[in-house]
Amino acid sequence: MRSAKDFFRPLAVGAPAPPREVPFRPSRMIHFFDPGNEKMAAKVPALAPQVDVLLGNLEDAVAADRKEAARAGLVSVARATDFGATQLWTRVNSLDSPWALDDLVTLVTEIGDKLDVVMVPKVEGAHDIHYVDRLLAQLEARAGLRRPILVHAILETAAGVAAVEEIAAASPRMQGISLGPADLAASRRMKTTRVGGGHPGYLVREDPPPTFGGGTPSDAPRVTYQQDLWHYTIARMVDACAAHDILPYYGPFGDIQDVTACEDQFRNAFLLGCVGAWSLHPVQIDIAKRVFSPAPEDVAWARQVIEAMGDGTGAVMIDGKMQDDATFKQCQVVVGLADALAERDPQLAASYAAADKVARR
Ligand SMILES: CC(=O)SCCNC(=O)CCNC(=O)[C@H](O)C(C)(C)COP(=O)(O)OP(=O)(O)OC[C@H]1O[C@@H](n2cnc3c(N)ncnc32)[C@H](O)[C@@H]1OP(=O)(O)O
Ligand SMILES: CC(=O)C(=O)O
Ligand SMILES: [Mg+2]
Repeated sequence: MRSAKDFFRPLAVGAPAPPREVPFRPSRMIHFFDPGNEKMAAKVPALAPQVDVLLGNLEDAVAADRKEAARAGLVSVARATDFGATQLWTRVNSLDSPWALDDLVTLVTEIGDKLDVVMVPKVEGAHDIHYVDRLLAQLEARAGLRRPILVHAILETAAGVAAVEEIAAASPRMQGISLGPADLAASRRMKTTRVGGGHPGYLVREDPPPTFGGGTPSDAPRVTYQQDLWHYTIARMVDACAAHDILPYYGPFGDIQDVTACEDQFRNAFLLGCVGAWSLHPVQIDIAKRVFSPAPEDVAWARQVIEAMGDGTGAVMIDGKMQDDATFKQCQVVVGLADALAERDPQLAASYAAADKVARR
């Protein structure tokens, strides 16, 4: 085991020093595209200013006979596009596949200076991150890169969920973790065939009406409430990420046409602590933007609490609600996120300013 002192030393001679902090860059949506699909790749320059992250996907959803074309397509798109402040990520093939090694070698060598984050699928434990960590350091050194490429893990195996804390802590390169509900469902032998979201069979039912004195049970209909299949895993992932100062994300929502359920799933994840989700289709971009940007009235309220709390200690009442050191910290989370997003998104900045003005009247 490496000593704690070695944690921030480069893993190869000549590689850039690992980051000491994960930079918080807005990443409300990680927009997936298939770089081997010419029609989709042609949309990248126009999409770049509309999204926080563009991700060239090489893994699942790219057919086996299109893997090389996707890899080559990503190299040309990355070279030809000015991404501005938008991040460029890739999802490489899984580490046990015939393509992962060439994905990493080619991408770091050819476009390592443009790549911000490598997403690693089907991570089962810290050992997978250690392998990628060392290989990236070797490739960065050889390519003469000055900035370390960060690593993002997908939580999509039962073993990965069991080891989520050690995965989050595995390397200073760890940027974040996304939930992968489709592979995770298969790995756990869950019986849903959906990509994320709820399931009508996963529910609780209200009690039957009481039969005082042992009368015949009523067959009146009883209300049912659909439950969230992903609550436990998202909450575990958020805790692991927060404990290690990296960022948690909801992953994909596969029912592209059901924009309402997509928004609900994204919002549940946002409220539980996630900073973003994947967009698989252009229609999901604005949903993620809306959901993962704190609402203007919530930001205005949070600013009011922070102002009223002064140095952040003690207790005050605002509109009948008690505020103290803990609510001060909750409000700092909301305002900190809003300020970071407003820097990137002038329209959002204007709506925050307008709501603040109204709240101060
Ligand atoms: C479980 C997991 O691993 S999830 C991650 C892996 N999956 C993915 O990455 C899927 C990415 N998305 C896609 O491949 C596609 O959106 C699909 C297959 C789901 C649907 O594609 P289509 O049937 O073409 O959708 P649709 O007809 O609505 O597309 C409308 C337009 O948007 C374009 N488009 C669709 N998805 C995207 C995208 N992700 N990025 C950019 N453009 C897109 C289409 O090319 C089409 O363009 P056009 O109007 O110029 O013809
Ligand atoms: C996100 C992903 O890869 C999955 O759900 O399997
Ligand atoms: Mg998967």
